[in-house]
Amino acid sequence: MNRVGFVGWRGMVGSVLMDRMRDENDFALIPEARFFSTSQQGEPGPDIGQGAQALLDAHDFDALAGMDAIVTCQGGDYTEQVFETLRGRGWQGYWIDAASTLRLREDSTIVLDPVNLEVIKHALDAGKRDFIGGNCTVSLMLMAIGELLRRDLVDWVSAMTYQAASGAGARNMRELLAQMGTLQTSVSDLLADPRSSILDIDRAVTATMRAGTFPSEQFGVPLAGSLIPWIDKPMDNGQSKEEWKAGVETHKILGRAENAIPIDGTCVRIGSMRCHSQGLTIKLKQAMPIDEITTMLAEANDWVRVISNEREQTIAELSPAAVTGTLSIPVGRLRAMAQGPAFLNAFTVGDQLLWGAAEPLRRMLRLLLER
Ligand SMILES: NC(=O)C1=CN([C@@H]2O[C@H](COP(=O)(O)OP(=O)(O)OC[C@H]3O[C@@H](n4cnc5c(N)ncnc54)[C@H](OP(=O)(O)O)[C@@H]3O)[C@@H](O)[C@H]2O)C=CC1
Ligand SMILES: N[C@@H](CC(=O)OP(=O)(O)O)C(=O)O
Repeated sequence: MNRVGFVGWRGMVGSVLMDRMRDENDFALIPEARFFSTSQQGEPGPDIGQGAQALLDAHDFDALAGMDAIVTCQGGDYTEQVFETLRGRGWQGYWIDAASTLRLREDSTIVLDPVNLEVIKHALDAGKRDFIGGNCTVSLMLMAIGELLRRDLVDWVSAMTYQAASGAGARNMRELLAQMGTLQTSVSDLLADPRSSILDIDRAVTATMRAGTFPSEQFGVPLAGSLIPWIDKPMDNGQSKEEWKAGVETHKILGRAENAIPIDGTCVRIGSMRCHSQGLTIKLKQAMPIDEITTMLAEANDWVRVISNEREQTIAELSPAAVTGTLSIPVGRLRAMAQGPAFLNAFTVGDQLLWGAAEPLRRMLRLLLER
């Protein structure tokens, strides 16, 4: 493979991808890297050791068609505008995409190689060329507990999520911080006085949160000091689209028949910056010793880490604060639940911009470059 084009490289997911590619020296394997933009064509692109070149127009089909592979983190609208036309012109290159648009098409493979390398290899051998990153919540769940599903040990999973602001975009992360700052500022005098009443502070915070002036243009409602139990569009059956993705994408990633393992729950936006967390109830086909589960999960891939079910280790290591900006996938709180010995409790945390978005794409490109 000679020429690789990058679209969406300066956005939030794209910047994380670029950083990871620099860290792993991936650009050394790309003879000609080309950078595209929908708004800054002609401006200098990033220097990745080949000298900064002018940015190409991300809607220039001739330029795009000259690529052996295109990696895009530009978003679903761009994919919709470009993909079909490009393929329609006979372009045979590899398309690697962070957006959800193409995920469920028959020709697409959802990439998460620590979990589904065999599915990816099979797709490559079959001549498939569209490799799409999975939904962040789904990918992070599978990095943590996918081995139990892969070994067919599971009847069903309930996933209750705690999803970061970053999943909604960069502007939402800024708004979360603006909301936090506004709340703090509204009671700073009271906080400075150790004799002030906590209920006065709470009343003032609540009034600020409910005021029409509270910054909530992006989320539509307060997130700081609150939560939002709905992510993405509604589906006809009462699920949110984020909840629906858990089932359909998991089965596609694992190469399993749809609905083989019912997976459902409630997806909730909370005030963390870029780590999604999930509380899982896993109904096993039969009870298994926790030691056996621990070993199985810990050996499943190089990034998952089982946190022993003890308070100190759990609060220190199983949190967004501990995980953010790392590739680590801690999973803990492993124990049989009161519902019965086959009901396994688990809690996991992962960075939704790394394993949730950029890293599976980076590794797919690397796989192609080393093929
Ligand atoms: N956010 C997430 O958690 C996840 C996102 N995704 C997918 O990735 C897509 C991109 O998401 P995300 O990275 O959050 O989008 P961003 O909004 O951060 O970036 C998208 C594009 O916006 C343009 N842009 C305009 N102004 C700026 C600016 N000031 N700084 C940087 N870029 C700017 C850039 O394109 P240009 O150079 O052409 O102007 C950039 O590539 C999503 O639409 C989704 O499909 C997938 C998984 C998770
Ligand atoms: N919907 C996810 C982020 C995302 O972009 O998901 P998807 O790639 O499936 O559209 C969230 O809000 O946390």
